[in-house]
Amino acid sequence: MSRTTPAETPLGDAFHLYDTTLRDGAQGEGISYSAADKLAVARLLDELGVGFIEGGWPGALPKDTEFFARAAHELDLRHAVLVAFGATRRPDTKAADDPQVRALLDSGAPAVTLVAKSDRRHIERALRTDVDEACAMVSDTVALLVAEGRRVFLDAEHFFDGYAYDSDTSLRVLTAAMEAGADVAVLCDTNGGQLPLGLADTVRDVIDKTGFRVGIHCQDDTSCAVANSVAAVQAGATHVQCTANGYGERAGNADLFATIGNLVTKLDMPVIPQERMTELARVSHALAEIANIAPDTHQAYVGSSAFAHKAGLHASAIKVDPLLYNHIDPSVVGNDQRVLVTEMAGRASLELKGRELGVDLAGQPEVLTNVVGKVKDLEARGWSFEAADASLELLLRDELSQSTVDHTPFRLESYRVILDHRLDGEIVSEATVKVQVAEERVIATAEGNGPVHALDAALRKALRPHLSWLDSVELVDYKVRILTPGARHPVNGSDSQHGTDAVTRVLVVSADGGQEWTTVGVHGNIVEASWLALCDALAHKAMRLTQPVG
Ligand SMILES: CC(=O)SCCNC(=O)CCNC(=O)[C@H](O)C(C)(C)COP(=O)(O)OP(=O)(O)OC[C@H]1O[C@@H](n2cnc3c(N)ncnc32)[C@H](O)[C@@H]1OP(=O)(O)O
Ligand SMILES: CC(=O)C(=O)O
Repeated sequence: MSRTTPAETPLGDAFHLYDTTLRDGAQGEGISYSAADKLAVARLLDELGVGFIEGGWPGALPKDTEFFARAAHELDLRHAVLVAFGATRRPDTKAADDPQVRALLDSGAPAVTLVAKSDRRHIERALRTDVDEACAMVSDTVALLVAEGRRVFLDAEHFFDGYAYDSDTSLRVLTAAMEAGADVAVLCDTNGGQLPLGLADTVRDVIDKTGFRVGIHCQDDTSCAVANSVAAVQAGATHVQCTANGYGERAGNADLFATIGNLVTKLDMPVIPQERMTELARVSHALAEIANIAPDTHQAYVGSSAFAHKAGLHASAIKVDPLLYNHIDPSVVGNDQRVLVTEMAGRASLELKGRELGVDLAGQPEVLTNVVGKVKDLEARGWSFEAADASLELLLRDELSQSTVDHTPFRLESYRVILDHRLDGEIVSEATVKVQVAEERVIATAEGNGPVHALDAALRKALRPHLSWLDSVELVDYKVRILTPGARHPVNGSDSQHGTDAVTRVLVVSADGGQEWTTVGVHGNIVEASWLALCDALAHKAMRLTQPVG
């Protein structure tokens, strides 16, 4: 049996950072880990320095049984202790005879978390037994596991609701566990209905009355799971259960990354090794990838928008000192500050964006004023530069005249797109472009599975003999947004009130192996909007060849 205390974590056994991504996180809608996924998640959490990793419920879920069997050979945990989760024996049975209790022992996990009802209403109505038997179920099971050398934690389900209804019963359940040898009485806000101040009062009350080591497990139904967990720690809890990115049943659980961020940077509690803090953002994204859930860009501490500043007033202060508008230095948690240039930008925003792009705009007040004005005007007409840094950079460099005479490596004479709906039902698009490139007039025609595809193919055909780099540029994403009626029409300035009049915004993401860049095009016609975004994409590549990032 391996060790039961975390190794190489700064607070040792005095404070437990306990992760339940693989059990409660897996209860989140849309998440289904394979045993191999679970091993990968456990490795990442261990590298981060988490103290305990709850791997699942062996005996209840075959994948979890397989995970523990494979973990014995394939997991070499450096920091963490592996924990098996399960219920106590059923009413009126013997713990030693309960197959699910046996499965917990057979899992080989050195620690076990037992879930037990601690609300009298649940004991009587869901378990259909009385409080004496509920306590016996807890104490028998804990005693058996402890006798078999396991470290035991008790997850007291519905503790806060139960304590408010009948505190004696809830305390009797905790006492049954702790007197039988459990290590931590984990108070669970199972329905997630608590708010921080009331929850902290209860935690304090339980510690005062019992002297037990207390832990906390919070669901996020009031959107307070992290706040509740932190409040519990401030009230004396020394074991906190979380899940990666807050995955979990219903609205989820306390997010591990925000909880670590708060404990380390606000309460000065080194719950993971100091040097692992800069891994928070990376590990959060890697765990999202394994869960097959898009990362939440607005997630505190680790989201890509967590330190993204859009408002001009923010940028003007950040220019003086980034900490004036950031609650911490983003690099502490492995994140980055970003400045977004949009209609809300001021000159300071653009100056900071210039720094990101390697352009020093400090002595260029006129350029700043002009480009900010253009961005505001274009955004009022449906453009959006927030995600289209490449188009913004072209606008900026045009104003600076730092580029070649024209970024666009060709000049358009005309293009034409035909959509052919044939009798057999097949739809084929054909595009012809006429361009001037390298002093030559070129006409090219190509087919595609849609008008934009055909146009892109025809343009590439025309340019390929003249632009050696062209084939390295791929279109990796194409997003279309029909702007809601009411947006001003970009061409005639009128309000577009009808679907067919709507303004179309196209974002194109291009890549050339080493880099990705996003460009934008806006027009009443979707093909023209796409054309504008495609032209910017090639112009940006051509510009980069002469103006590498500073
Ligand atoms: C608060 C939480 O999130 S705890 C984690 C919950 N996680 C899960 O439920 C996921 C895994 N669960 C499962 O695979 C299944 O529910 C199993 C294998 C555990 C049980 O399946 P079944 O035997 O078919 O029972 P079912 O799910 O219908 O009902 C649960 C039973 O456990 C009993 N039970 C509930 N909580 C406890 C507890 N803390 N201790 C002991 N028994 C309990 C219920 O009273 C019910 O008993 P009954 O069958 O006599 O009515
Ligand atoms: C144990 C648990 O997951 C809960 O009470 O919510």
